[in-house]
Amino acid sequence: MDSSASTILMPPPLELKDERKKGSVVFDSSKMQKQEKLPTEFIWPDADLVRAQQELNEPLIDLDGFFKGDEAATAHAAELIRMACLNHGFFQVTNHGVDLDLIRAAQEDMEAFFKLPLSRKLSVKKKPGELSGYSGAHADRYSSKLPWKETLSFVYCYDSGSKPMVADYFKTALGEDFEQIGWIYQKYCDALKELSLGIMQLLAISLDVDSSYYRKLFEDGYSIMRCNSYPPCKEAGLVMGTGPHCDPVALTILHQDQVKGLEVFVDDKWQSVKPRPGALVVNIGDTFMALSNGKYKSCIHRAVVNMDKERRSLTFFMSPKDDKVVSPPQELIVREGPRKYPDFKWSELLEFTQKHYRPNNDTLQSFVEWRLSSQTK
Ligand SMILES: C=C1C[C@]23C[C@H]1CC[C@H]2[C@]1(C)CCC[C@@](C)(C(=O)O)[C@H]1[C@@H]3C(=O)O
Ligand SMILES: O=C(O)CCC(=O)C(=O)O
Ligand SMILES: [Fe+2]
Repeated sequence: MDSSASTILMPPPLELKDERKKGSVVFDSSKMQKQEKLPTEFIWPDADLVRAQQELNEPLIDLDGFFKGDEAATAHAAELIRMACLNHGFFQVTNHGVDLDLIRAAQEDMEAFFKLPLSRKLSVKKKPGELSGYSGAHADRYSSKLPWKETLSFVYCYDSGSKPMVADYFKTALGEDFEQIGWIYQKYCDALKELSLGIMQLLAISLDVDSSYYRKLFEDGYSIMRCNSYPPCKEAGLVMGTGPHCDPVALTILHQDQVKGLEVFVDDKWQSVKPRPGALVVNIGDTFMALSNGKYKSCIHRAVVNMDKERRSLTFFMSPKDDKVVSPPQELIVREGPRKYPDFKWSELLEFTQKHYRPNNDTLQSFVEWRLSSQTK
């Protein structure tokens, strides 16, 4: 895996060396598919374009017994999670407590937004430094290797109590005609909060540490919720929906439609994650890798696009509150040896990914080195 090709330490805000300028491309999904010539900004290096040849053998974990307090079922679920996280950090869950009709509505309701005219989508364009809003191929952030996707992101705070911040975002940003859809995503985030906190308990049990340690760390955390739309592309073999990366967050809970596209880099080859109706895909990210003192792996993954079919996914990116110190439980350090990563705040890593560094497969290590070099200046 040629990581150098995808490691871009964002230059300080000097004149860009690259003749292409950020923001010179407008990703109009309704027109892009009909375009004769693929803009070069969307073409990825050959090293990133190797196709997947097999399916990932991640566990499908039934959470019914865990949620009912069954000790044997909980231990079994934790063991499956442990095996997956020692290897690639991906697993799928069923009987996850998220209503299947709600998942279906959240998946289908993306259509109402992504089919809007570009001008309407740009009316909620994500501003630099903000987490909420619309992005077309991140064309205002990057000048090459642009992802072939549109995204709508919004924030969900775990301790927002009765304040329906997601419903409020949709109504305020998109107006009355999106009020009902806003409530679907509000309820979806409410449900995924409970699931994500339950998974934090299972992760603690799987690491044989205090079962409440991680749950407590995230009880006042937040999620970046993101709707992803990957239009079909005639040159699907030259573009990337989402390029190779590890998620910088602690945990990602993803729902994908039945169009394959999510792939994980395991045993030196790309392996596709099988879409399973009603199941949710879970993967740990860089922040949890640090919280496990490097015992569990945050794994490189990507999303490829399809020549004929549009692909949509919902990604719920779980993070601790900005000022929370990311530090593994002491009992893990005592048992498993020296610290692999220094303490850091999630806000520091987030800012690194938003202002200085394009997330890839080496984000956490690059962040640690960058922070060290900034401290020694
Ligand atoms: C903290 C985050 C940054 C990204 C969204 C969340 C978790 C995943 C990150 C991302 C998807 C990794 C691939 C690159 C990225 C730029 C993207 O394709 O969207 C990343 C997100 C982002 O920086 O907006
Ligand atoms: O859309 C997908 O299947 C994966 C997207 C992803 O990995 C991400 O947004 O971090
Ligand atoms: Fe990801």
